[in-house]
Amino acid sequence: MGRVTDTGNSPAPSPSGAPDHIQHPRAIRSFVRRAGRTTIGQAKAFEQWGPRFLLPYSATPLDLAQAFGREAPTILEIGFGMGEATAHIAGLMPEKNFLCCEVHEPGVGALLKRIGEHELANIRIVQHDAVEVLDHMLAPDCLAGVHVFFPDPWHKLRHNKRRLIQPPLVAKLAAHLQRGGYIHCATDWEPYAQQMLEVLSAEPALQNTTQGFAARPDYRPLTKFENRGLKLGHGVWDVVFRKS
Ligand SMILES: C[S@@+](CC[C@H](N)C(=O)[O-])C[C@H]1O[C@@H](n2cnc3c(N)ncnc32)[C@H](O)[C@@H]1O
Repeated sequence: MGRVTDTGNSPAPSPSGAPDHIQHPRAIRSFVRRAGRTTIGQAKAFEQWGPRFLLPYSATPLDLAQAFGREAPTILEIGFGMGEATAHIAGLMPEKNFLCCEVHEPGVGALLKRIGEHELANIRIVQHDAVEVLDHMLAPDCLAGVHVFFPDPWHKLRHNKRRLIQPPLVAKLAAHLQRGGYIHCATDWEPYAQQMLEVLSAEPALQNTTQGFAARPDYRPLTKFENRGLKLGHGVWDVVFRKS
């Protein structure tokens, strides 16, 4: 195993004798906090819509019915970026709740702005690491679906370990899904698409809804970014697995 810290300081040993940094290595994160300017429009959206649609991260279980003001099937979205697909899908499916996690502040502002513009009542945003949200805020069997669209591909081999779709996270997602619930991932990076297929196929609680890759489900819009890639001849791969 590689070094966990670079500080050169030796942490005090824990009662078991092992240094704490060995027992509790810093979790590998799937994101880096990108710099990015929040626009005036996004800042206004934070002010206007934040109090109603942002849920604070807290290491305590979230009451979904209370958070959304109703009981409805809940879809978790991990890493919504600027929220283009999120707002589109939430508009198509007013009968579902969308719990959406993103760490990038301008993205959160952009989705709040879309919520205001399209009067979307069925989205709640947690501006925090989705892995911690899963671990601490969500109960087992509480989700009807999970969307992970174009997660950071972490192209370089030495960064592959930062990818979201890996066995431990997929096991966690499966445990949070209700029976009949689904995981839908999409990527434009073929090696990651193969990894998604392999990792999801290896999770015993999940079954592929089709042979191999899925056709893009109608609800997932072609975003500007994806359209541009397709025009350049790049591929896009969807995978949809279900918990039986
Ligand atoms: C490449 S972008 C794709 C955004 C969007 N889904 C789309 O299709 O355009 C990936 C996003 O995932 C976010 N992200 C990565 N890991 C995350 C995590 N653990 N929790 C929440 N957001 C995360 C990043 O901040 C980034 O905005």
